[in-house]
Amino acid sequence: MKKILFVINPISGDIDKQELEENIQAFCRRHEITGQFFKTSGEQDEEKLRQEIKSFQPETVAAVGGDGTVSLVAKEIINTDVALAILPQGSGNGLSKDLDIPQTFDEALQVLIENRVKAIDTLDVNGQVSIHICDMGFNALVVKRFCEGDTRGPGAYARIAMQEFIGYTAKNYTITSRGKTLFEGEAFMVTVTNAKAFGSNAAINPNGIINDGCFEICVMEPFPKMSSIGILYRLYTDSIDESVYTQRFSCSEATILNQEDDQIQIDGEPLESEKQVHIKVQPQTLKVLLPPLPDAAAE
Ligand SMILES: Nc1ncnc2c1ncn2[C@@H]1O[C@H](COP(=O)(O)OP(=O)(O)OP(=O)(O)O)[C@@H](O)[C@H]1O
Repeated sequence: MKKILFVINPISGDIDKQELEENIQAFCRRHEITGQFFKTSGEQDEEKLRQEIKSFQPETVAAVGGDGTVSLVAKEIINTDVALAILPQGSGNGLSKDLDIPQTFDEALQVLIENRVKAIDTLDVNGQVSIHICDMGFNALVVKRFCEGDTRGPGAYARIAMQEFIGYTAKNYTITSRGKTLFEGEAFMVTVTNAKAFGSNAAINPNGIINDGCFEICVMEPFPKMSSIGILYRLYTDSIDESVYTQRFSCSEATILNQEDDQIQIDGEPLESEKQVHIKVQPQTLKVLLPPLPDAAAE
């Protein structure tokens, strides 16, 4: 029998998971899956999950939560044959959207029995794993405030973003890659990703390919407040590259120098500020379970 470990974050997305657990148990019985639950506590989950995977030896670990839960799981199974599955239950669910994983619970469960596996690139950011988006500047500050607060969900995130936007001042960055300076100056935010969009669907890197051995650095330069509507429009219509305020660099390795008081976040988790951030792509290091290709049904 196939063994799947379900890693459930009880608080993600402000969603009660009790009923989901019952649905998962019924699904496992129907499909002859040996399912086991691991509930996150927010304290030392990495170590506890490592032990759980070691003793249970699952073929798949399913993250039932948001991007933070997906990231927690990914860190433990990167560079192994264990596959990651995502049952999106967070505020944003960024990686799952990028991978076209269904956002409804029942449809996402079906992916567990489709057996379509793809190896995706991950990023090493100062020794930490990033599987979706790492950024510095404005969004990282919003993520920090969001994590400090006690309200979750997309509404809370949007409210904090509006509050912080009013008084936000751009920071200085120097970006180099392979001995060449790519950018030097002020930026509103600097995003490092090989995915396409944030969990909010704002497409910061609309042409990103998740397994091409490269990542993109998207620099959003300071812009007049009155241009913010236009930038938002571009972010939600896959046309951010047409904005005069953005620049994009494709790299396999890069270093970003920033200000000491700047914020940095990786996959929705704020980190201690670091003045020098070194990023390196780790090609095809994470196996993920995906839904069938759209034309597979027609074959
Ligand atoms: N039982 C728990 N109690 C409190 N916090 C928890 C618990 N389990 C996990 N956490 C915290 O939840 C955060 C991760 O949440 P996650 O990213 O999965 O959901 P989200 O923030 O609602 O969604 P998204 O990342 O998609 O916006 C981590 O900071 C982790 O420490």
